[in-house]
Amino acid sequence: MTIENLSVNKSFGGWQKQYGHHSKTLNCTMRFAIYLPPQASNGKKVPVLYWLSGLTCSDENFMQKAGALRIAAELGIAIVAPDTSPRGEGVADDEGYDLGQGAGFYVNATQAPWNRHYHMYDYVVNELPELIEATFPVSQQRSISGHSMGGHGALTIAMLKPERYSSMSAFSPINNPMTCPWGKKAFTAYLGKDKATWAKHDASELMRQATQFVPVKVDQGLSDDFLTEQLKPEVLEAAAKVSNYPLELNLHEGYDHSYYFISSFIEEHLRFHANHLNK
Ligand SMILES: N[C@@H](CCC(=O)N[C@@H](CS)C(=O)NCC(=O)O)C(=O)O
Repeated sequence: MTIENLSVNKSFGGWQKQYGHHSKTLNCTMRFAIYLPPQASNGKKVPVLYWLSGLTCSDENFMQKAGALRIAAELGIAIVAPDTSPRGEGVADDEGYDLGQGAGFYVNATQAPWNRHYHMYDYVVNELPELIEATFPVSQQRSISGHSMGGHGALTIAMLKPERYSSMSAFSPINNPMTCPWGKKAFTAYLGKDKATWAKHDASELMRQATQFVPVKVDQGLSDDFLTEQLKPEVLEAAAKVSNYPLELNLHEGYDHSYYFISSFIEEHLRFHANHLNK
């Protein structure tokens, strides 16, 4: 397992780094970012929050714009931000910003041409944590969070693998991809036409049927341009009522879909995850 260090920046007493590595799962070279808090320099293993970004993002958006590192340094949490899809010249792509590179949707594609590289579910659940835990001073305590497409990824991954995550959270997640334009386009391309397969990657479907609960917090801005057509938090809320899932859903007047919203509430999410990671 060789990985290449691409950048290093000291921040709040810890280290923000980018690495490149060959991913067996995705069959291409991938980049990820990791923030190691000061506590990780003292020979202590720190817990990890995985952050999954939204459409058009790379490993950089969250680290540069969310304002998370000061709080991660205080709480002693590492943050890992993978890219949002496989990348490279030989990797299938689409002209739209919502399919192909930058839009992996955290599923394992079964349909050509996407099935050669687009296995972001396996990458995030298996290969990346194995690499992180073998390389850095981190424990096997994991939480997961994300934004928009990455919010969908965080909620679905934690509900599919509840034993692997202490807590999950999301900003402006795509709550019901089976019924919204972004989700229908991506799921048709990556997973084919079978709606039963789609349902296995739909946060609302998973929440409705859940019997095992992961602590969860979701925040949504009410001036988000994507709210009604793409995000549908009311569907997740209704699903939680069916299974009695203890969903904390916070709706915020005036906030939009951007990192200005995320940076306003990221501290609450990090403290929420820290409480569950340190149990
Ligand atoms: N309409 C936008 C959709 C993309 C978008 O809003 N992306 C969000 C995630 S869904 C984001 O985080 N963008 C990058 C950023 O703000 O740094 C576009 O055409 O690019």
